[in-house]
Amino acid sequence: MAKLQGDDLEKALAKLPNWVRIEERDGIARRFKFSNFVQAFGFMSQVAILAEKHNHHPEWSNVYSEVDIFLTTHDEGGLSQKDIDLSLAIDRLL
Ligand SMILES: C[C@H](O)[C@H](O)[C@H]1CNC2=NC(N)=NC(=O)C2=N1
Repeated sequence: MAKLQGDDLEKALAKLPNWVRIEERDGIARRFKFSNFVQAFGFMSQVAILAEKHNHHPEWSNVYSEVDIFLTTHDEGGLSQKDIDLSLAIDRLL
């Protein structure tokens, strides 16, 4: 799946107001805050299932009740529709 650029990229990002563009790594990121570790880990389990379904996998980290997710398409060296689809699906879990 090709890298998203120009207008296509702007339109896609407009649907993801809670994600920030990380220009240096051509990806998007979002921090998710929960009330405790169990909530955070439950969310990560749901994201793991989504990632497998989408065959697209996040770079992420967890510290106690917070989960940081970064998405880019390694195969394309940048943002693709796969990142947009997975981020929208992740947002829908909340
Ligand atoms: C072979 C396999 O389909 C690919 O390596 C997939 C798996 N998950 C992936 N996840 C992400 N984030 N980027 C990729 O390029 C990617 N490639």
